Amino acid sequence: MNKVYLGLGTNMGDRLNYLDSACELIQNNSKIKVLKKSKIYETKAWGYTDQADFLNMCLEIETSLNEYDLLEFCHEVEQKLNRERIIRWGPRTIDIDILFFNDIILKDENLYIPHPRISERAFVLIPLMDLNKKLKIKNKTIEEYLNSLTCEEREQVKEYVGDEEKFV
Ligand SMILES: Nc1ncnc2c1ncn2[C@@H]1O[C@H](COP(=O)(O)OP(=O)(O)OP(=O)(O)O)[C@@H](O)[C@H]1O
Ligand SMILES: Nc1nc2c(c(=O)[nH]1)N=C(CO)CN2
Repeated sequence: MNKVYLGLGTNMGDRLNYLDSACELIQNNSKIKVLKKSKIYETKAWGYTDQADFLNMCLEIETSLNEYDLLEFCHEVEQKLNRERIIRWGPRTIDIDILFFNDIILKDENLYIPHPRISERAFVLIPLMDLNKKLKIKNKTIEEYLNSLTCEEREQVKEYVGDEEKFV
């Protein structure tokens, strides 16, 4: 069995419903077992900033799928949830990234593992910390990467508690 961490993000329509639907589709795959879910965070858009706030979360899963079949399955879920690829880093109903896959390092044209932008993204590092603080990229823990981000970057990620917001 492969131990995998997935990152989920959404900033269009009924965001909570898109996260729930994505989790349900992932859980319903007989080759995947969801071991843990992070909390949900409301996050300021990163990269392309002129767009609505996101909801982000991460999942720890176990799967018999290999990394390429898992990527294909993630794309199927995105398609089912009406994901369109228009602007790079632009608005989306759902985005599913493979963050870690066991401890493999893969630099393929279509698949980069660990996901190449984890260390810069508080919206990924903070939910990953809910799941496993010991995860490492190039000998540095995700906690160390998070500590090297600015306060401003970390403050752009708040625990989502419905209509109210709570600082993490
Ligand atoms: N670890 C990975 N997880 C998911 N997709 C990946 C990964 N590595 C490479 N890709 C490739 O990236 C392509 C573009 O993905 P996508 O449109 O979701 O990018 P994005 O979410 O806009 O940007 P980012 O990759 O910075 O999160 C996918 O078709 C996939 O082949
Ligand atoms: N806050 C936040 N910003 C983003 C996100 C995301 O999921 N959350 N996804 C992006 C493309 O992968 C680009 N920017």
